[in-house]
Amino acid sequence: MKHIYLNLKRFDVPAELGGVNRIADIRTWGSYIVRETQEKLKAYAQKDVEFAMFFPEAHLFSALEAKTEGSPVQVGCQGVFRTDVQPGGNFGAFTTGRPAAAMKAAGCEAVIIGHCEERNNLNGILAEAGCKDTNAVNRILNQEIKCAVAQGLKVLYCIGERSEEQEQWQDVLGEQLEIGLQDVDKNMVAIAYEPVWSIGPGKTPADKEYITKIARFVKEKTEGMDIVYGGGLKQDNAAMLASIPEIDGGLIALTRFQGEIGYYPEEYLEIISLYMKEAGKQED
Ligand SMILES: O=C[C@H](O)COP(=O)(O)O
Repeated sequence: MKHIYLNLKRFDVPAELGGVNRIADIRTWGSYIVRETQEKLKAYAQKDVEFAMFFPEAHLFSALEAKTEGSPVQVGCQGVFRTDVQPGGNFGAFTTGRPAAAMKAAGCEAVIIGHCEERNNLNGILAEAGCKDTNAVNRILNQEIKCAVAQGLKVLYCIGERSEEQEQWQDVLGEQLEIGLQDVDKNMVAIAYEPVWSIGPGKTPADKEYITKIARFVKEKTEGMDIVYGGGLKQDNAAMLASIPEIDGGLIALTRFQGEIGYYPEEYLEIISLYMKEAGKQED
């Protein structure tokens, strides 16, 4: 089965404030994203592919309310706190935190954990505190994954090496996998590989050979866990990614990289169509 994830980052911010949202009023943006995609996504058999969308917290309820009967859209959130509300334990004293229990109660089915933007944030906080332990972030993410899984949320766990880590990619990815997934039920988790060095304008995208090498490494290290490309999946690379047997899907974020950059539902659907068409050919 293929997995197509959508990370909506903070694509809700209007263009006049510096964001990329030109498609809907911020108050109805979550429902717009779901309404504009769910009927077309029904064209794909649910046994062949699943679709999860990770929304900023403010948009979860409107996204969930927009789901219709039989909608293939799984609504997810963008991270959970590293500790949780517990019966007889902490009752919810987590100001600014996003406990997994709250996300479960809201109706979320999935969560993205360890995205490079989350890793950057955690690294920044640890650097302010003078922490030089490179695995501290992996340990925090492991706590978050455990909280999510304990609440029954499916996890997309992101890993990836930065440019200064490229020569040690095996050590870096190996530790991210080993520590991040320690004592975790792997049936609830898929891996997203983000080559951080190749993401962003002016960067050289990772090629098929490189992505295949990493996917094989991840499968070997994790006894065959599903891995998607998180670098991300876009029109330019959809057919190439679908032609790699070890890659089980992709993580889409921006759909347009030039002009009025941003996320546009019709372009998201086009990326999926390109990917699934090629994936279908591979199976024939
Ligand atoms: O979440 C996905 C990755 O950060 C890639 O994002 P992007 O395709 O918008 O550059």
